[in-house]
Amino acid sequence: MTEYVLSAVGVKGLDARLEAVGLLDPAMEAAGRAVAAELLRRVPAGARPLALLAGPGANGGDALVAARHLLAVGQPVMVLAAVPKHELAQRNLGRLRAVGGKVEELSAPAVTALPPAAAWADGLLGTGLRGPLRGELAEVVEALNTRTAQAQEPVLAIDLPSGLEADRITCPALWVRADWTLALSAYKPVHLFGAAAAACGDLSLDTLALPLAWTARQASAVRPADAELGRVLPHRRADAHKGDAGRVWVIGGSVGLEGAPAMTGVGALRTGAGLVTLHSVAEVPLVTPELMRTRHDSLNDWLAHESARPDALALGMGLGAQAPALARQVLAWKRPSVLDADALQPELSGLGHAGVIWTPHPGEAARMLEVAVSEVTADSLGSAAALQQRYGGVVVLKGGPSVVAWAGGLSVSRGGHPGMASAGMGDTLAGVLAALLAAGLPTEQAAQVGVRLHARAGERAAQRHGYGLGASDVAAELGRAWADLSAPSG
Ligand SMILES: NC(=O)C1=CN([C@@H]2O[C@H](COP(=O)(O)OP(=O)(O)OC[C@H]3O[C@@H](n4cnc5c(N)ncnc54)[C@H](O)[C@@H]3O)[C@@H](O)[C@H]2O)[C@H](O)CC1
Repeated sequence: MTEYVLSAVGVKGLDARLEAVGLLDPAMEAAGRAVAAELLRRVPAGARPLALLAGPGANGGDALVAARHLLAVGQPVMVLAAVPKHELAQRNLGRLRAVGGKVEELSAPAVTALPPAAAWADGLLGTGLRGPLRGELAEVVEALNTRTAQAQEPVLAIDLPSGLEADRITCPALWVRADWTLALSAYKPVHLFGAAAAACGDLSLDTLALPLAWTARQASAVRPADAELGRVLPHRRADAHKGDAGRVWVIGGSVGLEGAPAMTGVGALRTGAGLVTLHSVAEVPLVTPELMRTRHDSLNDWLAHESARPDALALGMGLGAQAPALARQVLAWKRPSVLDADALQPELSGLGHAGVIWTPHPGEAARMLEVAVSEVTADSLGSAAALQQRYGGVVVLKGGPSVVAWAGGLSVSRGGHPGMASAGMGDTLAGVLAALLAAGLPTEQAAQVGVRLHARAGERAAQRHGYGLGASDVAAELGRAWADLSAPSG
């Protein structure tokens, strides 16, 4: 199923719409039921009770509903709750008491004094948190962290660990050290990016049975499912010949950086391109004999006189200082193009046409936007959108996860593996994207499915090779990744 990414403002908009039609109460009921089910799934049934902490807002309301659902199945609970400020938290405190649930006042000493717990649910603060934790809730979180670390009691964060902010990807001084997080209705940036994503621990999502179109309307980005992406992959006809499968040119390499275009070429071949030619001033190594190599004394002269055109091209990998000038020439051809590495320069701003994919990593994105790298990584969605507006075409902002930006929206890629942070990985991706463009995929689809294909190949390569992954290991898995996306298991 397609998943969505919501900002804190997006959650507010969604909640307002739910409230207007009387669906906020059922949404909190669904949230609490999902929290109860998640605790029962994660914690082996035993004699110890589960401890639930309820803050003053709707996040606390979720914890109170969860406690009621746990009691309903005979699971003992211990509940500490703040005085509710949210009307539905108030209502659910009453409902819990009405079914015999015992609730004590929330305080740091009460957290420390509670008998041993099988696990904790952190419903202190969710998307309503603003700024660093203040007052008594800060003391409660300190007490909880100390206690759960000493007693080795696991913690499930409801929606997000209290102390983290929904839209912030960095961790403040104090937040709930969660083992697991159950995101509600949709992911937030905190769940997906940076140190905050790691602080969420093992992540799951419950969409609360909300109308998907309502969530989609408030979303800042989509997170497409493999099945959805797999549907756009091209199919080769039984009588296809190599010319039908796409002619890709790779323009890159320079002395000392001869390998980069070769890796792009392999990425394109393994993604089904029929004919791949590497054009370089350097002696590109013969990594596989299926790749054609043409050495030029001057790429500039060659491009100026060349009348043939490929179905798609990738330019920039290891190309050096001449890359922007060469990029200008090929951009004027209006052919489907992937611009990577040395071609990612501010002087090309505004030159992207509908067939272009720009593929910066955060360092290159910072150069293109003329900002610090930390500004790019602090807001990958905003940075990808800004790049798209400034450069045109489609942008793939690479990272864990990668973000794809096009004129109509943003998407966040699933999966991948940390071992993919190694040299040559981006070169291979450029080849994957060029092959998909050469096969005729619309640019934004090629970008989204190509990024996921590459990430899936990385996951498979990690299973086979372990932690240290080379770009060639990933390229070798592209065919199997393709099969996975064409027939996903879930
Ligand atoms: N559509 C959905 O996803 C639904 C999610 N639900 C849950 O609702 C919360 C968000 O609830 P909200 O009431 O807006 O906010 P919080 O519970 O996070 O807390 C508000 C509360 O916090 C106080 N506060 C704010 N900043 C601080 C701070 N720095 N230090 C201390 N206290 C702070 C503020 O004063 C308020 O009192 C979402 O996360 C989900 O868990 C719904 O249940 C269903 C729909």
